[in-house]
Amino acid sequence: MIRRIDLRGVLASGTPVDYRAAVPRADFDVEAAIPAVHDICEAVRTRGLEAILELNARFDGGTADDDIRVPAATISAALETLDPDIRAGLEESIRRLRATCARELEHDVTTELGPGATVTHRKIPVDRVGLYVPGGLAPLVSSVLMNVVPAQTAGVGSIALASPPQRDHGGLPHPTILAACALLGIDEVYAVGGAQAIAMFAHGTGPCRRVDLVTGPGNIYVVTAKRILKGLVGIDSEAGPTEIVVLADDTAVPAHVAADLVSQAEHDPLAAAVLVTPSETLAAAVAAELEVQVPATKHVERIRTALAGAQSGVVLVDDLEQGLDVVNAYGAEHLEIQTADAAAWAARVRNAGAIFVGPHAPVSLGDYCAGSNHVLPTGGCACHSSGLSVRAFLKSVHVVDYSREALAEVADHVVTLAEAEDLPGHGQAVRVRFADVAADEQP
Ligand SMILES: NC(=O)c1ccc[n+]([C@@H]2O[C@H](COP(=O)([O-])OP(=O)(O)OC[C@H]3O[C@@H](n4cnc5c(N)ncnc54)[C@H](O)[C@@H]3O)[C@@H](O)[C@H]2O)c1
Ligand SMILES: N[C@H](CO)Cc1c[nH]c[nH+]1
Repeated sequence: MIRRIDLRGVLASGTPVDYRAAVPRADFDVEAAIPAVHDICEAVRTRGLEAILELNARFDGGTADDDIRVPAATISAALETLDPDIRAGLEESIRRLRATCARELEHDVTTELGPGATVTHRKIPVDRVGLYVPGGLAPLVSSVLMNVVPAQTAGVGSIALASPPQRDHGGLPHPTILAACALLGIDEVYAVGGAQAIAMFAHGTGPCRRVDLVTGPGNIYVVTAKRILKGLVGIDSEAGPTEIVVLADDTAVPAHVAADLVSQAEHDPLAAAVLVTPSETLAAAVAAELEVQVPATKHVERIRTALAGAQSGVVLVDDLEQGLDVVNAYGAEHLEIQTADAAAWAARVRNAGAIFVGPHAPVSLGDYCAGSNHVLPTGGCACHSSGLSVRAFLKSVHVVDYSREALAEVADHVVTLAEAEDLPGHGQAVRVRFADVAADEQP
């Protein structure tokens, strides 16, 4: 069901090893999806609402109703009929997210560089955001919270949200998603999914005004649209098909490791589930556990496809040091450390979307209720991008405030550096401010 990649002994040869290539990603990657998604984005740009309605009908449960904005009354009605246990779970998740977000909110920083010379790093919330909530294979109500809570904490003034229309729900997003919107006071919701939702946000289409920033997870089409439209609109990260990597040794419980791999393979046939271990015993036990656990799952075909894909595998390494090099090269969305002294190994991880430390921190805790965010970079983007947080919804701007005396203090350096760059006009813009000063006293 899951292939083995044996990296033991490769270091002994002395040839440098490309660990990122040794553990490949899914066959259907963002590059391959670009032509199809480009056509979708162009259709939305040129034909607007008409194209969205066609795409909604082709890919999702969209109806001919051209009102893609969900009525406010429908959103509040969804909360009234929400199962109380689900509501309690959402409320606890919101409480934990708000607690971390409040602490992570960054404030303005002013540095005094001399008398009368200050630079302030000012944080300004993005004016308007478009949040994407997946709803193709599963209605990810938790992604409503993961998007909305940090945006609200940052102070974003205008929040729109989109999720695919569901055939079973009259062409509306899933009712639990609408209920979560109501719980958080979000009343601008669009029944639009996939790449067309991202294009709608970026261009401003039909009833939806263009946004400044799009955030949220999604499948390969959503991620590809974010890559294509980045620049026209801001994006958080490429948060695509889910990945889990478990770095484990003999102290790990095979049934737990297997369950965690299954939990993320369940998302998408393109999901990646990888175990990295120096233990032949654990590798065999986890493979055996998968044979037992997978047939008993609800989404057995999806899980089998994900586990059998080129993106999944059990990677055998010489020791945990080599394992650490492998996981740092891979830069997984989720990294679990199930080893002795897990916190010490976790402290040495440089590239991961989120790190789950020890036996009691499965990824699914973070998916729902840890207080961390589950919108995380995939495809190796964790090497340069971060998971969603309050910071993603804030822009920062340097505010430069110098008095005449403070400018005089540094003027000679500005003039010298401007001349070194053969840009004397830059220097003159400083000199001119001191034209009234006697020539021998000029800065
Ligand atoms: N990285 C993260 O932070 C994170 C978090 C949660 C979920 N995810 C991922 O989000 C994804 C959710 O995927 P999903 O499919 O369930 O929901 P989704 O809402 O992301 O995608 C559904 C949309 O895909 C589009 N689509 C489907 N087939 C298409 C095709 N052939 N051509 C063009 N467009 C097509 C449709 O427009 C549909 O609305 C999963 O891959 C999951 O792993 C990632
Ligand atoms: N595991 C997903 C992040 O890739 C988030 C999620 C939502 N619901 C369940 N899981």
